[in-house]
Amino acid sequence: MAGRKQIFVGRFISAPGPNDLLIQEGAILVSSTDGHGTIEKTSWTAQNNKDALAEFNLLEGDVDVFEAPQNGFFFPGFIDTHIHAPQYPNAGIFGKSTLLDWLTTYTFPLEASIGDTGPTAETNGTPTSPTNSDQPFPKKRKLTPLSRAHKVYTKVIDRTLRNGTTTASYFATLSVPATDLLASIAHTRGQRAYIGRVCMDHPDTCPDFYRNETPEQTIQHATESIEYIQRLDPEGELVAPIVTPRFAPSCQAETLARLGQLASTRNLRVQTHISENVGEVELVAQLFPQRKNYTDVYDHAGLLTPRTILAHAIHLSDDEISTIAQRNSKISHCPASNSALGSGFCPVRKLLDAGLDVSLGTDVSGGYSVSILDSVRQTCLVSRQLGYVNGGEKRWNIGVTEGLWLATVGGARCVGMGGRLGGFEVGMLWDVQEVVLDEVDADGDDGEGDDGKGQVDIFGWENWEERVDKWVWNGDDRNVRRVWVGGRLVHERR
Ligand SMILES: Nc1nc2[nH]cnc2c(=O)[nH]1
Ligand SMILES: [Zn+2]
Repeated sequence: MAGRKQIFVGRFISAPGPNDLLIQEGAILVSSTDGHGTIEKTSWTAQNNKDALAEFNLLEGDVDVFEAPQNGFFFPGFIDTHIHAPQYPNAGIFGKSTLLDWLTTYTFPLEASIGDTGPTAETNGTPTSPTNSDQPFPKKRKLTPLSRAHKVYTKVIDRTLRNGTTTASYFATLSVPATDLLASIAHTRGQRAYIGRVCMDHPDTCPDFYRNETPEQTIQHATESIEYIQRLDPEGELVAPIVTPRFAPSCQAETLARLGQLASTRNLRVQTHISENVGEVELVAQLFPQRKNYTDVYDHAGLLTPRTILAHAIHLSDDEISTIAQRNSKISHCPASNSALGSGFCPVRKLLDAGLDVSLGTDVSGGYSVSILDSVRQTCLVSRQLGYVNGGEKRWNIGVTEGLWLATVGGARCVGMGGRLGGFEVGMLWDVQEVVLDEVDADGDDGEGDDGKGQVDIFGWENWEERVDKWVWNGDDRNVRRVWVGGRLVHERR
């Protein structure tokens, strides 16, 4: 609530370092005097509401008090550094495809149906997948492309929030009005969001029904959307635009260069894909023969900056990793998508050892799940497969704490919010989820005979490190009781 102070009392768990799971008990005072809901004070001695009021020198009527239950804790909100909002209806629909055929078969038709681009703007009937190609998007009443965007974007924001995602970096579609709508919905719902109007105009690689005609048109549409989003949130604290060339193969060289200039002159974030699939890497070599490698295509266009998020980064050479490290560009690791589309294993340990900032993305709908908690567990699993294929070396392993660190502190660094998101230090924004784990009672039932509480069963003898492990491996949105962004309550589980 803007202006009114809030006190949070209970257990606070965070992962400030890759091997550091910090478990604190006490109280936190959040002030919204700057309109942003930041942590003003912490007390690690307060044991209840009364102590907290006394510690912070406040009277009961002056503040709102939120208490986490004994079997719960506050945890920094998750940061999804790579998600495609318009692809959400296809989550789980990918058959046996791999990246390039998945794009043409499943993804471009769906994206073109969301917004005013492509033939569906008039006909309003693009199928979502080949299995239902004779049957338009199931619907009770005819939806216009923009009302379809409204339906999909409202749902994806609701789903991500209820899964504890307080910040998301979204790819939208080519459609400017639909992209603007995504920004407006995020702003209204109160999710921190970077919104990218997707740029693609290469006539040899993009379908006619879903591309811009010229670099001029691409830049004009990108600029219109950037300006709309900046009018919506002039400070760019909650919602901000992000320059989004889809990936090198979908853009003409001139377009990439002009998008690099646009990002530089307006000091904007950039997001794109890199080196996700072996066929894609070969395609880039064919399309850009004058460039050394995939990374060099972006570097030459001025798109590798400290504000750039590169998704996937699976098949990079050592030389490319070193260029990305020099440019201080960031990585979004999307393990669920990489496994679903058979793209490969991202060598996260190698990227971290090279000094890169790494974060997690769901990459919906290459990834089948909107949950970053799911990305944490997939990160752990994929790291073990990498250890196996590298002779059983344990150094590849990412554990639960490191996964949670990537999902919070890593995400914050990758979206340029390092030190402001991802923890419970004074000055940080209150972007937080309250997690509750159900305790099994003496009869082996859950507390109140309610089976809607998720599938993490706490027997009472586990320590808090073990409870966090159990949450990561079996938790879901049923364990997320409340979510705040910038001190504003944006989700409450009923
Ligand atoms: N995973 C994924 N990779 C891409 N490369 C280009 N576009 C996409 C996309 O939409 N998803
Ligand atoms: Zn993607």
